[in-house]
Amino acid sequence: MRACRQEPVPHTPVWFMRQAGRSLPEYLKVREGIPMLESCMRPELVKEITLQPVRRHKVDAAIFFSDIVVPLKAIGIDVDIKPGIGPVIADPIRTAEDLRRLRPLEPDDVPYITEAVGLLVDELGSTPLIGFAGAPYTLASYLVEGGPSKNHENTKAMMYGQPELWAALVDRLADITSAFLKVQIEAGASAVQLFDSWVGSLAPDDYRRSVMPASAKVFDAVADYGVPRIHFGVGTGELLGLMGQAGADIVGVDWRVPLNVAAERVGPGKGLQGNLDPAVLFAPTKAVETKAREVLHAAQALGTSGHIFNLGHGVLPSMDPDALSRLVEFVHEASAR
Ligand SMILES: Cc1c2[nH]c(c1CCC(=O)O)Cc1[nH]c(c(CCC(=O)O)c1C)Cc1[nH]c(c(CCC(=O)O)c1C)Cc1[nH]c(c(C)c1CCC(=O)O)C2
Repeated sequence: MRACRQEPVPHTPVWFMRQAGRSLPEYLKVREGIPMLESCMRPELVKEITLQPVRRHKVDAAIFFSDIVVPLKAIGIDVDIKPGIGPVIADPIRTAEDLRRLRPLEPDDVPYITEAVGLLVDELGSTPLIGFAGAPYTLASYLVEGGPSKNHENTKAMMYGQPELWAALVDRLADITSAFLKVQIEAGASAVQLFDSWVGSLAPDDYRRSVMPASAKVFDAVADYGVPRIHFGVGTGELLGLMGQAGADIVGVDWRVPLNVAAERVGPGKGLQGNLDPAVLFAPTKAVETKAREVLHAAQALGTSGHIFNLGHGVLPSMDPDALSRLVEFVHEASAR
C-alpha cells in the first residue's frame, strides 16, 4: 500500500497476476468437480483459493479469486467459462435490442462477493486484498464476439460502424464495472485493479475516442474511496500514457516496454506495476534472477518507491510454483533498502 502511494518501502512489494489457479496443486485439489463460475460464488472456497498463493509464495498482496465475467453472470447474461478456452457468451450483444439485457448491477446481485471479501479481510490481517474487475473494452470484446477473439473484428466493426451503439455499450459496462468494484471496496478491499487485457489491440486515437471515456468513468466512480487504482492491459506500449490519464494511480506494464521507458510515457506522479516476462520463469534460476534484477533497476527511473513487482501478464498453468516462490524471495532480498 505504501508503494501504491509512492512512499518509502523496506523492499519492493511483489504479487503475481493469476497467482491463484492452475499452477498450484492445492488449487486443482479444491476446485475438483466444481465449475469455474460456480466456485466464484462459494465464499469459503473463494477465501481458501485466494489465500493459497499468499501462504505458499509469501507474496505481499492477495488478489481476489473471481473472474471478470462474474458481474455479467450476476445480471443474467448467459456466460460460461470453458476450460482451456475462456468466457463464452451464448447470445452475443450486437444490437440496440441486445443492449437491454445489460441491466445495472446491484450489490444484492453479488452477496457472495461481499461475504467472500469480508472473510478474506478478516483472515489476511495486514496483507492487502486487491479487488478487480474487467474494463469496458475487454468485457465488450467478450460480449460482442461471444467468446475469446484474436482480431476483435465484430467488436471493432461496432466501434467504427455504430459509434452510438458502441458508446452506449461501454457506458453501461462502465456502470456495471464501477458497481462491482464498489462492492469489493465497501467490503474491505485495499486496492483495485481494472483489467483491460485486450485493449492493446487499439491504436491510441481510437482508444482516446472510443474507450478512454468509459474507463475514466470507472476510475472516477471509485475515486472518493481513496483506494489505489491499478490499470493493466497487454501490448499497451503505445497506450500507457493514456491509460494513466484515464485515472489510474498505478499503470501495469507488460514485458515489451522496459519500466524506465514506461515511466517516461506514464509521466510523474504515478506508480508502475510489472513487468517480468512470464516465460522467463521457465529458464534456470540464475536467468530468472538476472531478468528480475533488470526489472528492479529499470524501475529506479521512477525516482520514487512507486514500483510493484509483478509479471508482465498472468502466471501460466504449467509454471513451477517453486520458481515463483524463489522469485518472491529474490525480489525482497535484491530490493531491500
Ligand atoms: C481476460 C481475463 C479473464 N479473467 C480475467 C482476465 C483478466 C486477466 C488477464 O488478462 O489474464 C481475470 C481473472 N481471472 C481469474 C483471476 C483470479 C485472481 C488471480 O489473478 O489469481 C483474475 C484476476 C481467475 C481465473 N479465470 C479463469 C481461470 C481458470 C479456470 C480453471 O481453473 O479452469 C482462473 C483461475 C478462466 C478464465 N477467465 C478468462 C480467461 C481468459 C480464462 C482462462 C481460460 C482457460 O485457459 O482455461 C477471462
